[in-house]
Amino acid sequence: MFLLAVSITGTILAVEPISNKLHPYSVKDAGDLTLSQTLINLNSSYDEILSISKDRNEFVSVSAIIDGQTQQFYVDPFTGEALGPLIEKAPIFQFSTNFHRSLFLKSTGRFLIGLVSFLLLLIAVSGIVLIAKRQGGIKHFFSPVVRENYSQFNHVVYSRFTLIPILILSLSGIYLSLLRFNIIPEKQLVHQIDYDSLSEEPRLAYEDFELFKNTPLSELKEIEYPFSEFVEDYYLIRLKDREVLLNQYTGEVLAQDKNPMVNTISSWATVLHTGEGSIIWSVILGLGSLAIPFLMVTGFIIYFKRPKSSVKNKYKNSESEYIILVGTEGGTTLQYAQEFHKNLLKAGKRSFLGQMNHYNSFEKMKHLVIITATYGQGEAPISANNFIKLLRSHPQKQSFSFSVVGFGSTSYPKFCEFAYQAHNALRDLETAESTEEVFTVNDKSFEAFSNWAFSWGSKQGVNLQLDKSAINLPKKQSTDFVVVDRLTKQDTFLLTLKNTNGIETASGDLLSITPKEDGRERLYSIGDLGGGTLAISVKRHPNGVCSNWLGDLNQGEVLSCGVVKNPHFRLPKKAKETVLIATGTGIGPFLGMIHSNTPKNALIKKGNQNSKPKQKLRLYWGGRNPESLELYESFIDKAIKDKKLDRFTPAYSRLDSEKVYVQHLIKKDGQEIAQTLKSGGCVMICGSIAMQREVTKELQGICNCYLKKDLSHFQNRKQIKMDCY
Ligand SMILES: Cc1cc2nc3c(=O)[nH]c(=O)nc-3n(C[C@H](O)[C@H](O)[C@H](O)COP(=O)(O)O)c2cc1C
Repeated sequence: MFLLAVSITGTILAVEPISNKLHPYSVKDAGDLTLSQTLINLNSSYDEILSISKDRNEFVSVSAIIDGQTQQFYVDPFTGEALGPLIEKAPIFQFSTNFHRSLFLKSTGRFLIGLVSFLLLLIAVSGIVLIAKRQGGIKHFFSPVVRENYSQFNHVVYSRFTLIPILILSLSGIYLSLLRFNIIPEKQLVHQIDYDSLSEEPRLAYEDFELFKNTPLSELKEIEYPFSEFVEDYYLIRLKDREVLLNQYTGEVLAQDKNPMVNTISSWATVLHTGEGSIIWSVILGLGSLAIPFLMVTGFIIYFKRPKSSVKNKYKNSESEYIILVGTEGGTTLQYAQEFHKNLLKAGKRSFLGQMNHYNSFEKMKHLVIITATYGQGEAPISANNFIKLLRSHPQKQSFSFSVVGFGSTSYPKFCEFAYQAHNALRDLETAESTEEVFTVNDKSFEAFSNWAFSWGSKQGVNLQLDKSAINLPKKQSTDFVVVDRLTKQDTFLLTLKNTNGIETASGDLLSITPKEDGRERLYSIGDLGGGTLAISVKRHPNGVCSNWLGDLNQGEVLSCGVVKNPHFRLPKKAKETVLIATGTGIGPFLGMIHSNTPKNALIKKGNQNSKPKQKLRLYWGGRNPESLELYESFIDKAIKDKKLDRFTPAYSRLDSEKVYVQHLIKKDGQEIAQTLKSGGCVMICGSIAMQREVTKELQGICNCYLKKDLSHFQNRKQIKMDCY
């Protein structure tokens, strides 16, 4: 509440220095005038000047007695012309200043404000650390943020730019609070003058005083004129770095002292905190203050939407046969693990669920199941960052088998990397025996995980049917689609659907289909063919519930499904060229992307100004043999004829004795692909995860060899996009 109040008043107060600075009292090049010239100009315009001041806006003002009255006003130091009265604080700024400093609670309020500044400092520092961690290191602090949802995305994006000003605001705020409570005491300069040796001789005109002659106006803060004509009264000159006292008749330096360090720091703290004198800094501070309420709201949303993470165990870890350890940061992986654990218990197994960081000696453990997400650039999530060390320091007495499930997203360069690390570390243990390869789950796919749980359970002799409703997954837009066409070749078919409710789709989005028969969701990549028509490419599996159901649909039948937005896998709008790499049905979204790659001239003819301009598209596609291509052949031929696709290169794995895979083609065309990346073009990959791994290996080699950069450099710039399964 206090932070909110302080940030709102802070935003209002950021306007004050801007509005002050916009007054027309600044005089060009005035800083270059010497003090002598300034005094001559002003003394000739006013009879009795008491002082001359220059503020942080570089406005010069004079305090003078005019017609028997003391008046203060801004002047032009070249001509002495009065420019206007001193700026008065507007009531809104006065109110905000008082509230901002003490909440109208006097000392208690001042203390609370100091405390809030300190808490804000902790929030800012921990925020910077968390972002650096989330982005995979301080080096990647400003790399693009992957969009998970509105609050998470915007919280990270806005805080990256505003945390530095917030940090400065909080530090300077703490400093100013300490000053107000005199914990840091500001020092007053006390000058010693030898009054006995004061003399009026040799007299010198003030404009010939060395200090006045050699000091530019830019260095001045204030000159106080001598109070009377007695020689004991002197000029007091406050400069940016020191104070000087001058004999008013001879110009002799009576005393001088440097400003104490603490006063200089205080002056800097005030400027940094208020923005006084700088429009740019005031705008930055204003945006920093304005960001605080926004970050508070999005922070709370993230916090409250966070899946619950408490774990209740029926059996102790020392008496459990099955140990399930979870590596999670956002909590979703834990929900999947909880559902898995619940089903094992239901099946009568002694199962224990805990965090990977709680790895220990488990006396009765026969089987260890690791279910872990990956964060940063392929690093461990918070609840698993000590796991690998713990593995070595807590050897198990008995031998055990283990399985590792990785949760991750193929939109990250190092897909499920930490799961592989955990798997390898376990494999190195003498007592541990791997029962299967790492199983990966892309984008929290319930379907993938429940399939794994089912087959894992079968091997253990238990029937595990996970319940999707137990997991809190983001809602999907649902709509009806009519089957327009179904083209089948061998075991693969292309299903064309027409959207009935005008729901928006884009090539690369996912169609979520849940057959009634088993209630499990499947996701298919959409190729958007325009006009509400889309295509999905599906392979029939001999016993596949969904693929066979879809493969038997007839023209005109209605299919109810959801659309999952997948914005990270869209054809880039600005790239001049893109390389598309797919295997098998992974070609689905590319069919839509190629379709939308309308040549520029055709657009102008149609008068359609909004469509994307043409870009150079090259497609690499891997299949078993030329027959596998038949399904897409006419589409590809037409796309090449219409100049929507520049080149098509197939790789057949079962044609000759020599097996050719897409990664071989990528390696062969390495130089050309490097050129595409160098010129800002993009590479998109869709298909199996095994293919993704091989292709990214080749791309890594290409980036190292031709571009002398790491693949992650291009991934961070969204020049490599992947959607594999
Ligand atoms: C900042 C951030 C970094 C991520 N880095 C990776 C990564 O390098 N590799 C990967 O496969 N998934 C990565 N992911 C995806 C997560 O592993 C995935 O969303 C997982 O399901 C999150 O599980 P949790 O909610 O249990 O933490 C990242 C997610 C975020 C938010």
